[in-house]
Amino acid sequence: MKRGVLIVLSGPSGVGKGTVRKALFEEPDIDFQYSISMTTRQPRAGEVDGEDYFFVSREEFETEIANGGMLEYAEYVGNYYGTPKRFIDQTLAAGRDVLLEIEVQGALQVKEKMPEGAYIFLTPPDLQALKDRLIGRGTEDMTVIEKRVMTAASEIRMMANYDYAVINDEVELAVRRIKDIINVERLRVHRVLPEYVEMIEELEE
Ligand SMILES: Nc1ncnc2c1ncn2[C@@H]1O[C@H](COP(=O)(O)OP(=O)(O)OP(=O)(O)O)[C@@H](O)[C@H]1O
Ligand SMILES: Nc1nc2c(ncn2[C@@H]2O[C@H](COP(=O)(O)O)[C@@H](O)[C@H]2O)c(=O)[nH]1
Repeated sequence: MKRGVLIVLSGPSGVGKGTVRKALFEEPDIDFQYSISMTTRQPRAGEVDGEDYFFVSREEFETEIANGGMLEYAEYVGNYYGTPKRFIDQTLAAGRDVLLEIEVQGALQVKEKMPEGAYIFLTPPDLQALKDRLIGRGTEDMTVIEKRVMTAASEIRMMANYDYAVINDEVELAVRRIKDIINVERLRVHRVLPEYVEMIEELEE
């Protein structure tokens, strides 16, 4: 069976990854899965365990790491974040596409292991927009916002490791660009060819 496409949406904190991802999944024709991450961060108001994240203790997270349960993980501004491996393996093996929304260190770990994925870096119109968006979101205090913006500078340098750069000037436009990328990725010869090879092998038997 044809494997699903792994889509990694990444970029600095505050660029709008979560906003764009949620808007993407509200589109009527979306036929891929979202990978729910695990984190040791405290839930924000309105966040639901098992929907926004799997919220766990540091001890539980470290046990998952030790058991080889994480595809990738990173410590980001004082908390662990990671992608449970089993869901990704099962979804791709079932031929379904899956989207990860993760920070840069984790995205680069996944790229090492699964270079065949589609790696999308979401960029801000400018750096001031990042800070303004984080302040506007109102979920972190200024100390954390400053740390996230400082981290963003080194993250943006890592853009060269990605396949696509999508500017998030307007959410609707960013969504359209990402849908275009996913549609193109599905047509890549290396994804389509194995199906034909299988058909040829069956014909030749
Ligand atoms: N295109 C945009 N124009 C203006 N504001 C935006 C845009 N996209 C997102 N925002 C706003 O920016 C803030 C940060 O967005 P969001 O939480 O989606 O970022 P993020 O990249 O997921 O951040 P983090 O990595 O910290 O989780 C939110 O308040 C959101 O409403
Ligand atoms: N490496 C990973 N990064 C992740 C994962 N899930 C989310 N994230 C990223 O962490 C930061 C902070 O998130 P926040 O919810 O506290 O604002 C942000 O860039 C997320 O995209 C993951 O599984 N692995």
